[in-house]
Amino acid sequence: MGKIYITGLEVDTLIGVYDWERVRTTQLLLDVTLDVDLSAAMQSDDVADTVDYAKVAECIVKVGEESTFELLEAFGSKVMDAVLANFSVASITLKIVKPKILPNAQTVAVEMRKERN
Ligand SMILES: Nc1nc2c(c(=O)[nH]1)N=C([C@H](O)[C@@H](O)CO)CN2
Repeated sequence: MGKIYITGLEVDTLIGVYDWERVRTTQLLLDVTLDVDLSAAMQSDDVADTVDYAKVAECIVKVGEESTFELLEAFGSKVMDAVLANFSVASITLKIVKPKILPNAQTVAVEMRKERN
C-alpha cells in the first residue's frame, strides 16, 4: 500500500446553509489522501498501473460543478463516493476547507474518511 495526496485543490461549488451563500458559488480547498496499492507502478513506471491523481482531481472538480449541497459534510460524502466508485483506492480521507466564511476565523474545515466496503 501507499498514499497519494492532493492538497489545496480549488473547487468552486454552490454550498452553504444561508440565503446569501446560495446566490453564487464558493471556492473550497480540498486536501485528499488516497490509500492505493502503488507496487505495480513502482515496477512498471506506467501511469496506467496506478491511480492518476490528475483524473481524481478532475472528477472532484466535476462533482463540485454539479452539486448544490448545504453542508460541507454532505458535499464531502458525495466527493468520496465518486472517488471510490471511479478509482481503485482502498480508502479516502478528505479535508474540506472553507476560507473567509466566519468574520473571526481565517478558515473552517471538516475532515472525513470512507473505506471501500
Ligand atoms: N458542521 C457544519 N457547520 C456549518 C456548516 C457546514 O457545512 N458544516 N455551514 C455553515 C454555513 O453554511 C457557513 O458557511 C456560514 O456560517 C454553518 N455551519
